[in-house]
Amino acid sequence: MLSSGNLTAISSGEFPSQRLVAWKLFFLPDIQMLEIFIAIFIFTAIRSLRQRRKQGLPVWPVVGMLPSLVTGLRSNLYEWITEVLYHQNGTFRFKGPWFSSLHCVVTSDPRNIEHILKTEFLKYPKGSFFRETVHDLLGDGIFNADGEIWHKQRKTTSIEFHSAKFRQLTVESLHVLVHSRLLPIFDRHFVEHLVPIDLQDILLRLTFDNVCMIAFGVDPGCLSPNLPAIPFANAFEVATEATVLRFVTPQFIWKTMRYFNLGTEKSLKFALKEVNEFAMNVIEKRRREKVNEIERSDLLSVFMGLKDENGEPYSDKFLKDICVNFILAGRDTSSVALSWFFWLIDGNPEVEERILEEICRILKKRGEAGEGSSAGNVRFEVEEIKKMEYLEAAISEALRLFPSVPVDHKEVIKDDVLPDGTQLKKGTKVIYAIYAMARMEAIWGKDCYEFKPERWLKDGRFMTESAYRFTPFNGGPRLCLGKDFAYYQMKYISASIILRYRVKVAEKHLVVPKLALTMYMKYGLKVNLFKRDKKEIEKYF
Ligand code: HEM
Repeated sequence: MLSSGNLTAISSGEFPSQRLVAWKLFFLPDIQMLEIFIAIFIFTAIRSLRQRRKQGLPVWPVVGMLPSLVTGLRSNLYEWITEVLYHQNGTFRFKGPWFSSLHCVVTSDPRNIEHILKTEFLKYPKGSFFRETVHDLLGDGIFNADGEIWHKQRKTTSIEFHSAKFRQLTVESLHVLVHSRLLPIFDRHFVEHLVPIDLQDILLRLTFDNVCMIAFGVDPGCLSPNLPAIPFANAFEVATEATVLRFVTPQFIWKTMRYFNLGTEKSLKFALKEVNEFAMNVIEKRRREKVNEIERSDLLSVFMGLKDENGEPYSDKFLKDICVNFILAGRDTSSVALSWFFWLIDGNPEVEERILEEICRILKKRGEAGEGSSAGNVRFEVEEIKKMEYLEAAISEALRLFPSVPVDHKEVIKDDVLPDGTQLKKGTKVIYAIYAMARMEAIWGKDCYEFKPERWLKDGRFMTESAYRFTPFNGGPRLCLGKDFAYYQMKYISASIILRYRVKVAEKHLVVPKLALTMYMKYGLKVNLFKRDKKEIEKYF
């Protein structure tokens, strides 16, 4: 034992042999500890890196695969997922920190996706993790509901969306939005030689006005000539971004941040106030109209006429959730899809030429009525839009490469085995990586990274694909309810633009995806518009 007396003697140099003993007693344990620590560190590092070969990513003690995820988040998360899936033959198990709820299985295998979305649909609801994560934004709306609440919303919406009245509303609203708003704004931009225009912003305005018109019977007028500031739109983007961050943050962290009103949770709270206010105004306006006996037949009015399981009319909170979900469904999906489409078209002028040629060939058939050669007056008919099959192929190809919903989520409620042999314990979260699917040679062949509308055509006719290989619209009982409308809308808007303008992405404009629920371009899409020369069109007549 060392007493304080010994220590004094050693430090004063009186007992050299004892000095050696003391040195050993004091420093050797430290050195041994250091050696042991280094040995453990090397062992863990080697073990973690070895697991990389087996599991796709190194698994570190305590934090699991989190360090790799952070690297992915810093660059392009979707590319990062693609890379890992590619090396793991389409499925990998992500191990989050032991104290978190980030563990999940990620897959891009079409067999697994069919199993989850269709064959074993009832075993794979959205689940409690998803519901809790997005509940502040989406409440009990259709995107976030399971079971009876989902089923009732789906049935009501499906009946409404398949009605003749709805179809008429979609056709009429698009005529107005494109010809009285979009094209005049483009013309003004062209005539006045303004700075490049943000096409993504314009398209978001258009689809927002459009979904409000068809779903709630209101026209917010976001796509007006002066392009007014839209507090709702900013708030909606902040809200979806902050919500998506929750998916990659350990639950107890974001919940603590929410409780103390900190960081992104604070922004989310502010943003939700704005978003909810907008939806509540729409509902209140509709209630006032009802009092004044103004009859409406849009989706919101249909829901307002229904009763809940207690026989009571739906609460304002639930109607608000329905509105917010439809805004997300209708605004953010087709607009971002079209933005990626125009970006791809700019890099592939031969595709643009073929689209233009197809539009002109269809217009030529107008015969005597032929306003065909004067692009300025052309308003497409429903049948003409249907005939644009090459355009449909090009839009599908853009959606394949840049799906508006790049990843989606399910939770298994009973132990299960996926068709590729992956074992799932009850409660496991399953992510299906739609963006990554487009980049799998096993699904789309060696040219999977190329933008090739031709892959959708057989003998010049558009061929649909299985929803489990081409999953941007989901599949099975939860297939997107707006798919037909979205195609009509995207074809109508893009054909109307391409017939009149060449859309060129502004020089040096950086195009990268943003981390949000839908795949926005992070810096928008700055473009210059060039009005087509009459000769460019006449050569096809
Ligand atoms: C390019 C355009 C679109 C794409 C890529 C798209 C994609 C999707 C996807 C991936 C889902 C499944 C979401 C999930 O369950 O997590 C979905 C569902 C849905 N979509 Fe779309 N969508 C588009 C346009 C629209 C439009 C314009 C509307 C309506 C105006 C719409 C209405 C819906 C509805 C109501 C659902 C919920 C279906 C359900 O859960 O039963 N979508 N869509």
